[in-house]
Amino acid sequence: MTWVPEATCGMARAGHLHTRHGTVPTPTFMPVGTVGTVKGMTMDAVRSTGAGIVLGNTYHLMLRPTADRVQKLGGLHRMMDWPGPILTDSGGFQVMSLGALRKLDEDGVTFRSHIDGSKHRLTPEISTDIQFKLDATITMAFDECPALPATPEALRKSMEMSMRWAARSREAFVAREGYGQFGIVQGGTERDLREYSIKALTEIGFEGYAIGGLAVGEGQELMFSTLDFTTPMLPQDKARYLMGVGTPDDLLGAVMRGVDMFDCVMPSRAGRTARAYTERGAINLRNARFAEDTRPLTPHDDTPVAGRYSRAYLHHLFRANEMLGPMLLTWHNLAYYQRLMRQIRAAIVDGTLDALAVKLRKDWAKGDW
Ligand SMILES: Nc1nc2cc3nc(NCCc4ccc(C(=O)O)cc4)[nH]c3cc2c(=O)[nH]1
Repeated sequence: MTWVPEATCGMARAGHLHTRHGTVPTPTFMPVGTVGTVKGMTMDAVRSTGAGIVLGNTYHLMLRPTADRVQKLGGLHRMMDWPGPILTDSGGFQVMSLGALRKLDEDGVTFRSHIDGSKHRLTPEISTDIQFKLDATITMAFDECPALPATPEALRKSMEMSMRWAARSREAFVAREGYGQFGIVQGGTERDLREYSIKALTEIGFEGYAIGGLAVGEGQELMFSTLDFTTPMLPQDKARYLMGVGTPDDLLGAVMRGVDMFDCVMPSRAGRTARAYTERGAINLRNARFAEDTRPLTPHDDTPVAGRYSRAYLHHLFRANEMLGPMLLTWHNLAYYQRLMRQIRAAIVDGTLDALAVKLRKDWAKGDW
């Protein structure tokens, strides 16, 4: 797959990802479809929000239904009825954050399933092969994402191992027209380590580059300051993907620092916990003040949700623990994230991103209507 630039505005870029499963405008936000489903959404609903590419997880899918079964079912695209591009994370991060009792060695990681305690192994080769069986459009290199805070020495050791794993992941990757593999830059918040990592990855050569090791509790300021010196060192002609990010304000700030792709569970996780994202910040629909609030979630919403259902109805659904509550609010939140990315992209193309940033931040700070 290739990324083709279209316009720039400061450090921000607008372009297109051209893949075997279709073309996606960037900057782009990828809804998280961890186990082959964007929780609570049909893929028609996901498509209706304007999403172009979704994320799947090697860790979860290898445990259930297993990569062999997904392959037997025709691959992720057919199994989940999503003809568009799918990016799959490589499993390392999920093992660190989910897998119980893991043992890390130079060759890979052994862990027990958080589902049934069964023992499993992931190595650069096994992860890359699983992603092949899933028929991932974009395959992620197998890496280690160290928890922060960590000493520079610990970050160096972890990053250097991840670079050795990146070379093995590239070796195991089956190149096909319209498919791609992304290397993952590590090095915590250390400039010299990030520089070393980028040099190692660009010498191996990938179709795109992810910035890993962030959104692990370092906070927005440290994340942005790390991006400030990291994105300028990345190849200009390849897509940049910031993993696990983030809030609407994170997305805006990271796009303005040269990031093209994002994924985060926030909008869907929030949708399941009654938290609605709007142009005026986030609101919690369980709050009693919404019990008789007949207004839509947001006057700007063009989804089937805000145009049809009142805040009072959504409040009722969450209080009654009805399935439709999380379904409608996930739909709304994902549509809000997609609308935000379309607004940001349009502003990059017409050179008005700075003005849009001022307006967005002012409105977010205003609070609910
Ligand atoms: N392979 C790989 N994958 C990653 C995924 C990540 N995801 C994050 N952050 C997710 C943060 C996150 C976690 C949970 C919630 C919520 O529950 O709402 C929101 C955000 N940082 C990440 C870093 C890496 C990385 O270096 N390598």
